[in-house]
Amino acid sequence: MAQIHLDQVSVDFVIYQGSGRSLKKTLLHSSTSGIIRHDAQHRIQVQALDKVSIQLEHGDRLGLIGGNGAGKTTLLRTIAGVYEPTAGRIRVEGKITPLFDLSIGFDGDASGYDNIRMRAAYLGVSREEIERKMDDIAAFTELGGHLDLPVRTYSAGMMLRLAFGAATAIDAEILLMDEWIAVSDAQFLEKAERRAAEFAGRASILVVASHVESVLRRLCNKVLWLENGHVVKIGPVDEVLTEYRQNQHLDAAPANRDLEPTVGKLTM
Ligand SMILES: Nc1ncnc2c1ncn2[C@@H]1O[C@H](COP(=O)(O)OP(=O)(O)OP(=O)(O)O)[C@@H](O)[C@H]1O
Repeated sequence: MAQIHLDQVSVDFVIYQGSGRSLKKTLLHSSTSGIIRHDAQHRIQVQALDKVSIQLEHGDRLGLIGGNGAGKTTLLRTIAGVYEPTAGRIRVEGKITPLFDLSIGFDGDASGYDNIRMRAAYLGVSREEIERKMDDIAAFTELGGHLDLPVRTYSAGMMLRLAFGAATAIDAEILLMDEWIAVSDAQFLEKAERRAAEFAGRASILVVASHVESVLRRLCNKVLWLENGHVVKIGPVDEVLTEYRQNQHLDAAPANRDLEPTVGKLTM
């Protein structure tokens, strides 16, 4: 059974830039982002997560909310193993599919088809299984003949279609999704949103960061509110969102935001 246990997890970033003083000034003006202090060597240190404890089991669908710089992405990346906790303990059981930083690991010289195969192999999917799913992935991406071309020739939107189609074709045990961003046309966004919801529904555990209330209500059964890297509240969706709204943090989620899918942040 998939499980995620975080016990008093903190993550600090040390800033090595020479222009530390002005950077510190900039950061200090932010109301919600991580706590800034100096370490023993007088370097600037940002505490992105501050003693975060979470226990997630099969069936948990956790939404992450909090202002800009509150620590949502850092928490997702820590669960994914991208960042090591500076303090505390983390235990994750189950295969993780991160639906963010989607294009990391793509080989620019390989074709779209070959990149799908490589992504599948990385996620432990057999060659036969991915070949069976290839038509479905190709149809979803709508990239046609471009799938035979090196991905370095793709636009950002094309890369997103490829990455998203490949990632969601393979069932996830633990699915991690970051902010919903619009980098493609409306028709694709609608399709991607449906696919993301189906994909999330099949996962054992979902953790999704979003500023959009309708997304959190549709996908989650509990919400964790972070500010300055620490947990303000965790609990049922309605309860936490109502309190969060009273603090006027949440997007009003107008009708047209309902179509914004989690499609990851492209980092090519
Ligand atoms: N690689 C890094 N180096 C230094 N500081 C970082 C790094 N990544 C994040 N931080 C800092 O950690 C804090 C939390 O950032 P994080 O990206 O996790 O916030 P977030 O809640 O995802 O924000 P947003 O909603 O704006 O995406 C911020 O103060 C940010 O400046």
